[in-house]
Amino acid sequence: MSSEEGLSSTITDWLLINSWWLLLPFVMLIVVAAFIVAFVLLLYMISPLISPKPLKLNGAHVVVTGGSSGIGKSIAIECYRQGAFITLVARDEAKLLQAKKELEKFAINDKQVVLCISVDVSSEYSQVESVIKQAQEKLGPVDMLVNCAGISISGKFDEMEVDRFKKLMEVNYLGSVYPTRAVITTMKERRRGRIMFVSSQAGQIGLFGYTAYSPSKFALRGLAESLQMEIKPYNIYVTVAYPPDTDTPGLAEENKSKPLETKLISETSGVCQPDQVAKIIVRDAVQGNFNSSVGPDGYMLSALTCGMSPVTSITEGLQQIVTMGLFRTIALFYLGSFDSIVRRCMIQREQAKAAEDKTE
Ligand SMILES: NC(=O)C1=CN([C@@H]2O[C@H](COP(=O)(O)OP(=O)(O)OC[C@H]3O[C@@H](n4cnc5c(N)ncnc54)[C@H](OP(=O)(O)O)[C@@H]3O)[C@@H](O)[C@H]2O)C=CC1
Ligand SMILES: CCCCCCCCCCCCCCCC(=O)[C@@H](N)CO
Repeated sequence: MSSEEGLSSTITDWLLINSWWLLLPFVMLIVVAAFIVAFVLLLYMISPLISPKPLKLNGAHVVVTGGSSGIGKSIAIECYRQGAFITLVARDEAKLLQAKKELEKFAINDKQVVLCISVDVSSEYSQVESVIKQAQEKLGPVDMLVNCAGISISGKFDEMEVDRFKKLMEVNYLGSVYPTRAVITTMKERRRGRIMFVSSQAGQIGLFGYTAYSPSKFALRGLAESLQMEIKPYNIYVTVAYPPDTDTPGLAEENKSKPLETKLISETSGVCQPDQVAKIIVRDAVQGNFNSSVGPDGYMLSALTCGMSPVTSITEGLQQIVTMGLFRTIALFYLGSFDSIVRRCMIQREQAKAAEDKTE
């Protein structure tokens, strides 16, 4: 070993033994910085998970479009039972009055009022605006708006009348935009409110027969997500509900012309009762949950399709993180079974047609 080498190794040894003291402030700085960054990141992650304060329905003014029948009527009844003042909005006046009578049986005090207003929510914005004005003059500012007016038409893409695509977007999508637009300014001023959109499981998954219906329900999700980001600082919360097939006059009407494939695929999720669906939807809207789903299939679909939608509770966020991969695996089996339903129906139809041609 030369004397030079000996010197340099002595310096290294000395550094190794003694100079970590010099590094200590830097190490501490890095540790503190890491803690601060982790804390800020945690705050960012937690902040969208903080649940809003529940809305008190007792004495609140709830406007329900499509409130004269089916799910809308059940939602109105559920709110009325909890002490709300209700405005029912739909086109047919006789049906509205009938629904009002049904609601009034559930009054919990003698101050409660049910107001009926007839309007087509999809035709003219100015009409919808004046209806909401009328309702606010009589029952005060709207605390909760339930956009439930909607129609369903199913059929194969190439067999559907072309104007049906426009009709469904008008009623299901614009028919939710207009009432929302009409209530939002007052809600922002009051820094209080709930907006609900009634989409459908067919607004989370596109299915055979729903080429016109599904897009009108998917559209509501895009509207809801964008709107929620705008109005959250005003303490207004948006809920999107995704019910499965529900036993209503609307479903009975739809079933008259529903393709067999659509029926078989929809049966996967079963048929719910409107009261049961309404209870869940109202609970979620009151709590300010962005997502509202019904049944185990509904739960899986919502976790699976959560995308970049807002989260309103820590448990919901954690469940999504943990279940996503598992549910996707299950979903692949569902998709396989839907494909096989479609193939089977096609073969059966072709066989029936061939038999028919033979007999002719
Ligand atoms: N039933 C089901 O299986 C499911 C339904 N949904 C959705 O739930 C909502 C309600 O469905 P459901 O209860 O079955 O339907 P119903 O047909 O039983 O009721 C629909 C309601 O909407 C009103 N309405 C329809 N069109 C208009 C319009 N242009 N302007 C104002 N009001 C209108 C109807 O009154 P009027 O005709 O007098 O105007 C009625 O009050 C719909 O949006 C539907 O897509 C979602 C998932 C499943
Ligand atoms: C892990 C993944 C689970 C996947 C489950 C998939 C289940 C699909 C069933 C879709 C049913 C669609 C009902 C539409 C109801 C409707 O809107 C009309 N009836 C309106 O009248």
